Amino acid sequence: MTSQIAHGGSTPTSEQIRRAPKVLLHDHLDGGLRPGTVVDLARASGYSQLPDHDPDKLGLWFREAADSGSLERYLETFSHTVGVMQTRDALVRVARECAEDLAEDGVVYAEVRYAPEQHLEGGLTLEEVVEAVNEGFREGERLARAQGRRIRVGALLTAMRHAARALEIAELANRYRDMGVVGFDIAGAEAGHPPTRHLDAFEYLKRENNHFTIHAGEAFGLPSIWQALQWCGADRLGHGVRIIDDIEVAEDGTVRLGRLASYVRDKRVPLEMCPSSNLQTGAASSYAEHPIGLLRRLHFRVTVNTDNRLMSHTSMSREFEHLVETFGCTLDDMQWFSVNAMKSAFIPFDERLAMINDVIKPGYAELKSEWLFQQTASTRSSVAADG
Ligand SMILES: O=c1[nH]cnc2c1ncn2[C@@H]1O[C@H](CO)[C@@H](O)[C@H]1O
Ligand SMILES: [Zn+2]
Repeated sequence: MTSQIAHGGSTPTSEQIRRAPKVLLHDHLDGGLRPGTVVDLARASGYSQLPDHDPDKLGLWFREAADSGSLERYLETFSHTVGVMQTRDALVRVARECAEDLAEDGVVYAEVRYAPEQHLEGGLTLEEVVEAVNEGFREGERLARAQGRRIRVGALLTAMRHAARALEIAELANRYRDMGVVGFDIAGAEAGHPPTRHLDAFEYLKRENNHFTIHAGEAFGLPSIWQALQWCGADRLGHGVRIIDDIEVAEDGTVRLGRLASYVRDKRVPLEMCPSSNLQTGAASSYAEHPIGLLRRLHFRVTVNTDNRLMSHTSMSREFEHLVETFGCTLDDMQWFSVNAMKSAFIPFDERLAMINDVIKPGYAELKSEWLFQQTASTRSSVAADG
């Protein structure tokens, strides 16, 4: 009877999920455009390759085309978003709207990534790309604040794993450190493009005491995770979902972790899990079977992420709604995921701690306390009715 009254251990409502302070570590700028913005930007820039010019139909097209069962085909859809993100104005707008949309969804801290090398076709330099995106994020933060929402957005600079610019992009990330950029990433098709090809970039970042994450264990198995951690020294794993291949669950429920899975759990390596995206690329076959349920139970450092809000038709709130429906996730669980993510962010420790203590915990405490007053109100009205 009290299941709809959300205290820490019971089911949050959709509205509470949206209001809960959420932390997002893995979101691609070029995977989160509003469909209407893609249409506007295509028109303004003369981009003629769009499969549809109606925003609703285009949104559906992205979702269906990405729902392909393969990472390679999923990634093909990015040619259209990247195609319309080639000018300063386009980048500022996309970044501004990204910050606004995340704030509207209750995200209080986000690290949003993109590959500067993919935005040079209109003549911008790498530096101009980074500055345009930073400007958009700052504008979006300001607009959100004017509407009573607080969000902080940091950028991660991605290098494409099939290309050969990783060191250059790592240097760029280092140059813009403390100026809007909080770390580095590599992305793109995984099979045939091992992260060890970019060792020079990772070694450079380590020497600079900088932070990086690597897309690993999404479309490719354990060797990719092992290389990302033990050869490249990644601070976090983008996806990392195939770590499940190193975990054995016996019929009687006994769990055995292999050496790599033990290492990941023991070292508290953050896993940037993106369940909806994994269903589309074939990395998992259903939400219920997604390893996030087991990994959470085994206390891996799991975080919940969107990956590509446009292609996967998702948001942080939608991901949590799935987790609530599928695994019975509670407000306490949401807080656990959010604190995990905040602990794993690339901003300085004191700032992470302040976000946890001054924003995240009070936000959940407020949501969890609501049921007390609802109960008082309903008890009062039932007393009045009885009396
Ligand atoms: O799930 C993913 N796995 C690997 N690469 C991805 C994924 N999502 C997006 N990108 C790639 O990252 C680039 C920069 O943002 C995108 O253009 C896309 O090619
Ligand atoms: Zn990704």
